[in-house]
Amino acid sequence: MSAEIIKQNPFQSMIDRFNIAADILKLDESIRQKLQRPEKQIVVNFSITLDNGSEQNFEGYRVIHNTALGPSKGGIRYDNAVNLDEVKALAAWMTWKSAVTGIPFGGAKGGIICDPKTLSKTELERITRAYTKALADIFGPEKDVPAPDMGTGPDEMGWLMDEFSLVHGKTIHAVVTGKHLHSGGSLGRVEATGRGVSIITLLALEKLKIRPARSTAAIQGFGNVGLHSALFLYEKGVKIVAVSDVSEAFFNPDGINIPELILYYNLNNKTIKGYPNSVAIKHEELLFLDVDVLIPAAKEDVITKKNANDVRAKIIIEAANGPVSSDADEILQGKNVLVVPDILANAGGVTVSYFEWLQNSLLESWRIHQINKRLEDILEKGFETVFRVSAKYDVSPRIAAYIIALKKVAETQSVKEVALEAPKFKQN
Ligand SMILES: NC(=O)C1=CN([C@@H]2O[C@H](COP(=O)(O)OP(=O)(O)OC[C@H]3O[C@@H](n4cnc5c(N)ncnc54)[C@H](O)[C@@H]3O)[C@@H](O)[C@H]2O)C=CC1
Ligand SMILES: O=C(O)CCC(=O)C(=O)O
Repeated sequence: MSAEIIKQNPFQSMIDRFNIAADILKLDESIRQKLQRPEKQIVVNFSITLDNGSEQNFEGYRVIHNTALGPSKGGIRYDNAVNLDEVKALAAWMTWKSAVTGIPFGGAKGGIICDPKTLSKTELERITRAYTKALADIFGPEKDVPAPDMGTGPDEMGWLMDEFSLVHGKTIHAVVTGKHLHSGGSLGRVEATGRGVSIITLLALEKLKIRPARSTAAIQGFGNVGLHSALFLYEKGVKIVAVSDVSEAFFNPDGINIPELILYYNLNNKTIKGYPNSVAIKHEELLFLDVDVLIPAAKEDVITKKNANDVRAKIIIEAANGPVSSDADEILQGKNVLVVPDILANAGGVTVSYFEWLQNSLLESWRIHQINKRLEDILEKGFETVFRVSAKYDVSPRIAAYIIALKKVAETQSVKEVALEAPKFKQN
């Protein structure tokens, strides 16, 4: 059974929320225009030799949305559906995400149109190295720092670091995060996004006075983010009754044994297809289950105005970027669903990426309990701030998160612009 996702334009979803927050903040038109548009959009074309000896051309993107708060930061996606509008939206969300959590980075995102599942490891390495070479003037520890996203992981980040270092003639670890430990990666980065999602989920459950051990959850997507979210929530006693990946969705009202499922997934070429102890359901059914928490952890626009009315969960934790489109916001609000927005819910990844970048820059190596404690502190503070602002302005947590982020970025951007416009020396 395949899972078809009807795509809206994710960039439009970003703009819709941006405008609501900008109206509340009474943001000046020129700063609005500046913050809506990316600072830079780069399209690269390159070819590599495939394992069968033929040449194939690939198109890749890097969009730098904003650098007011620091070097731009954001993952690289390998997927056949990657397109410039999607990368623009993802880059902007990175700006808002870092601003909400107080991470001193701007926002960027990259992508290559390809299907990583049909490419060999050596082909993926050649693609990553060619893309890095094409963007060697853009990336840099103080300029633009990539990381993993859908379809990429520590292998790709290691190749990127190595290629960038070759181009520049010295080892530069801090150019990218999400690397393997032996390439200068950080403890805790692989599982950081899922750990963050679990921290935020527990805070949301507490807000609704639901005990974790009495709660149920359904998780869409069983990749890096979905798998780790499932594992950490399972460990806290949450009953995970449904999971899906691109190949299959299934349901078990008694709760799925997540460690056993992970074992199955690892032995079955990283898919959950065919897992025995459950009942297969249609992909979309997972979104409409009567659970306490729904965690979309796959892609954008899975909940739109077409299906939002069918959602029965009390809480949606946006583990993916942009899983709820803007046209579904009002419907979910009307149904009293608590939606914790992506720019807070999945910020665990960029937070530990920031720790990795710091460790690389300071030539330090932090312990895991230090990393997890700092991550928890940052996310708890982010959560409290978002809910405080939500109450203050009587807006949804999403709009509150945008208000916090826009205010911070707009103020910094304005200060920088005033400095640029200031008369320099009077010429005699
Ligand atoms: N990797 C990271 O650190 C971060 C990722 N994210 C976001 O989380 C989401 C997932 O990313 P990753 O887990 O890294 O990607 P991944 O490539 O590791 O996993 C994606 C998962 O989604 C599944 N999937 C794809 N289409 C599906 C569909 N139609 N129905 C059900 N499952 C489907 C895939 O089979 C796979 O299990 C993306 O939106 C990404 O931007 C956000 C923050 C950080
Ligand atoms: O770890 C990072 O720097 C960014 C991760 C990412 O792409 C995201 O949060 O969407």
